[in-house]
This record gives sequence, C-alpha cells and structure tokens, in this order.
Amino acid sequence: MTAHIIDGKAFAASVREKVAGHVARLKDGHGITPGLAVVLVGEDPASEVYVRNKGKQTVEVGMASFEHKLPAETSEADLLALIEQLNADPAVHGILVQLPLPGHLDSDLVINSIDPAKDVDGFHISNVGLLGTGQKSMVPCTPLGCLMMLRDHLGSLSGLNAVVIGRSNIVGKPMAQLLLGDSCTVTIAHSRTKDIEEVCRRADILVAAVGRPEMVTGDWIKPGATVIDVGINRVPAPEKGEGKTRLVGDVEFASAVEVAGAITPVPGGVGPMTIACLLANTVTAACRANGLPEPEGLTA
Ligand SMILES: Nc1nc2c(c(=O)[nH]1)N[C@@H](CN(C=O)c1ccc(C(=O)N[C@@H](CCC(=O)O)C(=O)O)cc1)CN2
Repeated sequence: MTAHIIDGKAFAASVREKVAGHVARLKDGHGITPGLAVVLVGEDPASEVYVRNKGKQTVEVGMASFEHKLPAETSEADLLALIEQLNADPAVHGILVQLPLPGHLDSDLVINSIDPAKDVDGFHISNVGLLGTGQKSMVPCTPLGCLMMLRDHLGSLSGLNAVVIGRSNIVGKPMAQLLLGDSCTVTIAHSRTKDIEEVCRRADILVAAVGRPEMVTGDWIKPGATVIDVGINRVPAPEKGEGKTRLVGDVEFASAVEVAGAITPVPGGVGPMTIACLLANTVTAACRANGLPEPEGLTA
C-alpha cells in the first residue's frame, strides 16, 4: 500500500484563499491594507526565487508588498538602519530578512532588531521565548505549515510519537515546540543521535529537516507513519542534461512512499506552505497591531 501524498501546493492555495478573505475584510471594514516588507541582501539564486514568489503571492492576496534588495556588501549598520525604518513604518505590518545572510552580517543581531510584533518569521528571541513557554507568539512559517498539514491529515496529534530530525532555529526547534503543544511525545534527533534509524522507526510522525539530500530511506520509517519532508536540496540531474539539477528532500521519496501512510513531496509539499503561512502571519500581525480579533484558522 503506497502512502497518501499530502498535497502542500493545494493546501497552500486554500490557506491563501483564507488569507485573501481576511485581507478583504480588513480593507473593507477597517481601511487597513496589511503590508509585508521583505529584505534580501546579496544575490543568492534560491533566495531570489523565494523572495520573488513571496512578493508575487503577497500582492495576489491583496496585501502591500515592499521589497528591499541590497548588495551583498551592505554594511550591518546600513541593514539595521533599514530595519529601524521599517519598524517605524505604519504601512508595514510584517518584516522579514531573507536567510541566509552574507557571512559578514550577524543574523541573530539583525533578526533581533526587528520589532517582535512585525517579526512574521517568528525568529526574534521574544517570539522564540513566547513559543517555548506556550504563550501567544509569531510562529515560524515552515513549522506552522507542517503543523497545519499534520492536523488536517491526522486530526488530533495527542499522544502520538513524533520525531523531528534537525535542530535548527528556523525549523527543528520550533517544530518540536509546536508538536509538544499538540501533546505529542517529541524526540529531536540530530547528528549526534545514537542509532537514529531506530529512533525514527518509533515515530508516528517523522519530520525531516536536516538539510541532507535523501538521507531518510524507507527502512527508517514506521509502516503507516506520516512523513513531513522539509528538505529543499538541489542535486545534479544528468538525465536532464549537462549541468542540470533537480530538487529533492531529506527523504528518499521512492523508498519512503512504499512504507509511510502519508508523505509530503518535494517540490509541492512544505515549500508552498512556508509562503502561505508567511502571508497568514502578516494578516495576524496586522490584526494584532490594530487590536482586532485574530484570523480564524491561520494561527497555531
Ligand atoms: N527569512 C527566512 N528565510 C528563509 C526561510 C524563512 O522561512 N524565512 N525559509 C527557507 C526558504 N524559503 C523561504 O524563504 C522557502 C523555501 C522553499 C519554498 C518553495 O516554495 N519551494 C518549492 C520549490 C521552489 C523551487 O523551485 O525552488 C517547493 O518546495 O515546492 C518557499 C520558501 C530559507 N530561508
């Protein structure tokens, strides 16, 4: 029995539809147009794709998009000055700085200079602390998207064994917090985990966010488990021609799909949900900034 494919692309479209409805109500009922500012420093090709898609989808749901593209050699002082300007701009409800930043810039310092109320990535230490203590916060987009897909597919997650492979600040750690918040028994596996394959085989929910192409094979997966593949790895695709590449996840899809009960594909799974949840966070930030009720179904 092959796994049910969780269609992240279709789910993201449904989330964007909800976002567009909330944006229309904010505009018509309160004269508020949510605004998202995206800052890109440098010319990383993948980041340029993501930022372009973020801007396009921001406009498609009726929000205002403010894109700031800075050269790779931008000084930390200049970047911090731009963020201060965006923090003070009433037309801007959400701010994100596309990661990774060039090596000479301190990502933590930059992220923590964003107004936490406008931190639609949920990376600011204030939002990290609020999430970690079960309080209302801005929730990072990728983990939020994964949680939405898991809840939609499984209903209640209470009591399920969840394993998160990877302990990054932008996915692994917040993902574990969200699963704990839904009463999963959570294990975070990483490069030092002993017998990681056995640890993974105990998982009813397996979230792979490790950044290693096709590391997780079918024999790591408990039969019938739900697998969420966060990986976005470009690998050589000689079958497409000289120098061509293809996108794969952290899970070897061909073997995993024969064992899992459900799985997200790459591309077409977590990625589109990341952007959809960014838009959702921006609407949430606009509602909170204006003392309005939060948008139904768009928060953790
Ligand atoms: N400030 C941030 N930087 C980064 C984040 C983030 O959440 N905030 N996440 C990732 C990149 N990312 C968003 O920026 C992202 C990655 C992938 C996709 C996506 O839609 N992927 C598609 C395939 C797109 C392609 O062809 O390359 C898919 O998986 O179907 C969206 C957003 C790191 N940086």
